[in-house]
Amino acid sequence: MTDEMNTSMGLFKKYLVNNKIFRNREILRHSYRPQTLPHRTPQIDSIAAVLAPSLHNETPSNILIYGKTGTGKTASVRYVGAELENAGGHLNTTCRVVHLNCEVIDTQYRVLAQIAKLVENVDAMSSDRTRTHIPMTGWPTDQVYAELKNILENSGGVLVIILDEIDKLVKKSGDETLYNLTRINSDLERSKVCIIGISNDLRFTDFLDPRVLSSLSEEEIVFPPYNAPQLVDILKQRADEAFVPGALHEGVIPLCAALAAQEHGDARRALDLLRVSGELADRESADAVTEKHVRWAQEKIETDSMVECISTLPTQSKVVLYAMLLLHRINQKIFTSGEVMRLYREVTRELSLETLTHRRVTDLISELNMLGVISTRVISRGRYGRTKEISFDVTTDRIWDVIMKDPRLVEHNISRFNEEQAGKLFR
Ligand SMILES: Nc1ncnc2c1ncn2[C@@H]1O[C@H](COP(=O)(O)OP(=O)(O)OP(=O)(O)O)[C@@H](O)[C@H]1O
Repeated sequence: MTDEMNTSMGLFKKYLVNNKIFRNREILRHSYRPQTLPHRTPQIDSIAAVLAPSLHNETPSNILIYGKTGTGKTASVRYVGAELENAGGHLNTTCRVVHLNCEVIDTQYRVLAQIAKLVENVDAMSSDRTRTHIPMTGWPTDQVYAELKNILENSGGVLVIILDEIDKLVKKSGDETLYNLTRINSDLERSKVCIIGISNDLRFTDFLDPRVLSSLSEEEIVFPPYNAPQLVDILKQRADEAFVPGALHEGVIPLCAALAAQEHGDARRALDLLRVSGELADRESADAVTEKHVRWAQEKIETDSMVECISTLPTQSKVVLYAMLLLHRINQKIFTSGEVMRLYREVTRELSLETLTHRRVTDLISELNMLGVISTRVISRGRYGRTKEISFDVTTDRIWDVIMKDPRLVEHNISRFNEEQAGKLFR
C-alpha cells in the first residue's frame, strides 16, 4: 500500500493491511464454481452419459437427481452443462442449457416465461433476431406456452432445462408445468427438450401424476452425503487458493470436515465453517486460524440460523418468547410455563394484542423447544400437579434484538412493557 493510500484509507486501513489469513475469500463462497469437483466423478459421468446424445442432435432422457443439501448436485449439473455447451460449440451443434431455481420461479407462468427469456438471451448473443419479450405476468398461460414453442422452433437444436429445487415448484403449483414440459417434444419439429429435475426432498414424487413421474425419471441419479475424508479433500482444494500459505493450523480442515459430516455430509456447511473460522481469526488479527476459531464459527453459524428462524416466527410466538426473555432478564434463568403464561397475559394486555388460550401458548412453547431456542423439562410438583421448567439453550442478546425490532411489536410499542414491569409482577 502506498503512503498516500495509507493515510486516505482511514477507518478501513486496518482491514486492508491485515491479510495474514485470506488470499481470496471469494473462493469459499457458495457461488464460486470450482474447476474440479472431487468425489463426484461417478455422478458427473452418469449425467454426461445421459446428455451425450444431444451432441448428435438427439433427445436425451430426462433425469431426476436426488440428494441431501450440499451434496454437490447443483455444482455437478452446472459443470456438465457448461462442458456440454462447450462441446456443442466445437461440433457446431446447438446445445443450450438453462438453469432455473424453482424456489424463486415457482409458477407455471413464470417457469415458461423464464425459459423463453433465457433461451432468447443465449440466442441474442449469436443472432440479431428480434425478441418476443413475454411479460413476467399478464398473458394467458396458453399464449406463453405457444410463444415458448415458437422460440424453441426458431432456434432449433437441443435445450436442457435444469429445474433446481423442483420439489418447491410442485409443492407451490402442482405438476401441471412438468406435465406440459415433459410433453413439449411432441409439439416440436426442429428442436428437442430434456429436463433435469434436482431435489433434496425424496418424497416430492408422491405429489406427481404417475405419467409425469415416469417421464421425468427416465434416469435417476442419487448424490450420497460426503463423509469426513471426502469433505477434507473438498476443503483442501478450496483452501489452497483461499488462504495465505501456513494460515491454517493442521487440525482446522479435519475439524470442519468432521463437524459437517456429523450433520449430514454437507459441503456447503463445511465451507461455511472454514470461511467463518477464517473471518473470526481475521477479525481478531490472529496470525493463523486454529481449532478454537472453528468451534466459535460453529456456534456463530448456529446462532445466525436460529436468529433468522426467529425473525420469521408469527407475532404471537414472538410475544411468548418476549415473556421468556423478560423472565430471563429479571434473573430467573429457569422459569415455569405458568410464569410464562402469567407474563404473556400481562404483555398482550399492555400492548393491546390478542391473548391466546393457555393451550395455544403451550403449543407455541413446544414449537420453540423443537426449534432449539429453549429447553423444556416436565417436573412434578406433588399435589400441585406437573409443570414445565424452561431455560434458554442459546445466548439471548441477539434474540432480544430481533424481538425488539419486530415491526408489528414496535408498532404496538413493545418497549412500554419492560424488565421493570416484569420485575414488579414477580416480586
Ligand atoms: N465435490 C465438490 N467439490 C468442491 N466443491 C463442492 C463439491 N460438492 C459441493 N461443493 C460445494 O458446496 C457448495 C454446495 O454445493 P451444491 O450447491 O452443488 O449442493 P446441492 O447438493 O445442490 O445443495 P442444495 O440441495 O442445498 O442446493 C457449493 O459451494 C459447491 O461448490
